[in-house]
Amino acid sequence: MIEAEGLTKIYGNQVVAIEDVTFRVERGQIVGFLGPNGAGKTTTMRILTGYMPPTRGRARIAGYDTVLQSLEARRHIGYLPETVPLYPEMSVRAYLGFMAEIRGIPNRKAAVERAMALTGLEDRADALIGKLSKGYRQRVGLAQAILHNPDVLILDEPTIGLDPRQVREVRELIQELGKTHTILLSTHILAEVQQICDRVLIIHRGRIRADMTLGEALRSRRPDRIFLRVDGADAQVPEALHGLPVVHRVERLERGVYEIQVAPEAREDPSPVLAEAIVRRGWRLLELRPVGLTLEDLFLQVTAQD
Ligand SMILES: Nc1ncnc2c1ncn2[C@@H]1O[C@H](COP(=O)(O)OP(=O)(O)OP(=O)(O)O)[C@@H](O)[C@H]1O
Repeated sequence: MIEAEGLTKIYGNQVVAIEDVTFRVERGQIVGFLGPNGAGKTTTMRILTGYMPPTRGRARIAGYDTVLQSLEARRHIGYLPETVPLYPEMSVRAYLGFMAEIRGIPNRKAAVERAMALTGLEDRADALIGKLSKGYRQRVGLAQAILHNPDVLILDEPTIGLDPRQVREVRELIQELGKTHTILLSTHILAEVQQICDRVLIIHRGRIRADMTLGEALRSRRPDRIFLRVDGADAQVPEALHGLPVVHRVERLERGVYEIQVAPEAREDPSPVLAEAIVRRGWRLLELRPVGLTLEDLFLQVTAQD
């Protein structure tokens, strides 16, 4: 479990990188940590991994304070930084063995074999890291993060720079690891959060602005847009719908396809009114569905506020 309580970090007496950051990641959850550049993600992750202390507040990993019980806390956390220092001239197995050695991990050989098995690296065990694809190198990064069998993982932009197939493989691997680990994952890719996370945390200008399950995030507001497909007099459709009180704006996306922006003051569900207006004119209604609130909408809304 990850607990952050009132974390504040002030660099050099003046740059307030994060302020009063409080959140929890429960055991077995995968949480997406989102924020624009410079929002404070790396600072928060560095405090959680015990790399530096907060100016105020405290963090606990599996119940251990990251400052007062840093050794215990570190034992429970695995970290995949944005760029993992890998040694291209070493084989995967030799590199992981070396990392296990410098971290003083007991039963080194077994720990290396276990980490390779969990990250699907067994068939590349003897390959030189410098000869691996980026996707496989990212697996090596994940393998070094889980060498000491931590229950918490902090992953910084784990799929950056990978091709679509590798992205899918690494995401599947993270999902698999998520079955047995608590994971905090920073990313700029909203689809990634939507695909693999249970919760989302959005940080903006050093403060947490949203902390909710994905379901809550996407259901948090009534959809204000409706997608329509109509077989009728194409040019007349926008005009006909625009006159309805529930409609604020009609955008024609292509022939017979429209997006309706619902009037903000509309209280009733606009769907029946729209359907009736179309059918009454003798047109055929082929599709009518609310355009769901996307994570991108939420992100833009939250990070637009000061
Ligand atoms: N060592 C430092 N000294 C002074 N200011 C710093 C230091 N590290 C970060 N900052 C500032 O703190 C703020 C938060 O930075 P941080 O790197 O935590 O953001 P981030 O969300 O990780 O951004 P990115 O997505 O670009 O990596 C920024 O304004 C940054 O300029």
